[in-house]
Amino acid sequence: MKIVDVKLGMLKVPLITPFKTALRTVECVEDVVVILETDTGQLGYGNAPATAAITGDTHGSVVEAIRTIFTPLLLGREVQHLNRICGEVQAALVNNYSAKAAIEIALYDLFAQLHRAPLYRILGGDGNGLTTDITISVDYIDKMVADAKRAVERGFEILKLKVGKDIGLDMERIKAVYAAVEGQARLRLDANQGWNPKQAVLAIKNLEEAGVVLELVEQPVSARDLDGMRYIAERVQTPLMADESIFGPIDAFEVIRQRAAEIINIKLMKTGGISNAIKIADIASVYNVECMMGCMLETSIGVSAAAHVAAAKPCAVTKLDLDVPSLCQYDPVVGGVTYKDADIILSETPGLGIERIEGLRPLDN
Ligand SMILES: C[C@H](N)C(=O)N[C@@H](CCC(=O)O)C(=O)O
Ligand SMILES: [Mg+2]
Repeated sequence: MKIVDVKLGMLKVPLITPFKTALRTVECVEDVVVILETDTGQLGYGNAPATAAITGDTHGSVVEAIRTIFTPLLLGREVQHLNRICGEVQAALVNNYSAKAAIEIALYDLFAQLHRAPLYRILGGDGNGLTTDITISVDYIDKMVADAKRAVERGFEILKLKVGKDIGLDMERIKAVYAAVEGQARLRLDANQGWNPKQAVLAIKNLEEAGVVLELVEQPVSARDLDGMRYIAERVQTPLMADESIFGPIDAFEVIRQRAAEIINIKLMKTGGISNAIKIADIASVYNVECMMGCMLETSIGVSAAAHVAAAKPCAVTKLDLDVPSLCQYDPVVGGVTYKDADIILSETPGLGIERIEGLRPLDN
């Protein structure tokens, strides 16, 4: 099975309610979509969102990297040489993790199709019991409480509250949502780097003393401030999770070595795709560290890929934040993962199981 064409398109999906974090506000999901075509007529799908505030990647940088660097590297290559090609993709340029992720997702999709099995089985997974949380955007207290209650009504038992805008107000937000859903849902916090270390210690201790039970606090301080992360981790009971602090395997190793967090959030758009995501999960397993499989605000192409990888690493990946399809008004990706409330059901069709994409706007090559 040889790659004979690389096609690009844009896919935009409106959200049910704006997605608001300490870093950005967005009204819709918009991805660059890559389609790898083979001489056997098979298609491999990959995607890349523009999460410039986190990865530095824009739609323009993704398209340019794929057109000028990856397309010449891929044309004529045999899909069975997956690991060699992924190694070359990672080495071909620095950074540009979302573009690399798009290419790797499409390559793994094709590789699993070549072997006529769903991706998670090719990676050694069993696909049992995938359950995601859902994100509650940072907002007015009443709106967050209403969104949290609606999420519980929809069947979600884990809520990830976005905070990090104003720590005083954040405390009120967290306490109000906790009171509204206590006994019905567990809470995770994600400050998206919005606090400083001393503030974070005071805030988390205050919540602990007030009896607000939190499953974890994600990326309370600046991505580069591993000293700050460790300062917090040493002073609070609630587990910390590193998100923006960890892109690749070396970052994961460093966070573990410095004891800067107890949990790692793996996202394909930070790792540059599936090969490094697997390495991080394996490093975490070696050190007995738990991982979450997360995602950016991206279409269900990447979310499907992340779900397949999570299913393949059940001992390392114990938590999922793969909620974007539940945040969107509809899913234009036919096939791939399906959702039943918080439960994720993987497709048994070979590869990612994507049949077609509706509303894809082709980009001229
Ligand atoms: C979408 C997911 N629940 C999430 O919150 N992901 C990121 C932010 C993604 C983005 O800004 O696109 C996170 O910080 O965990
Ligand atoms: Mg996060």
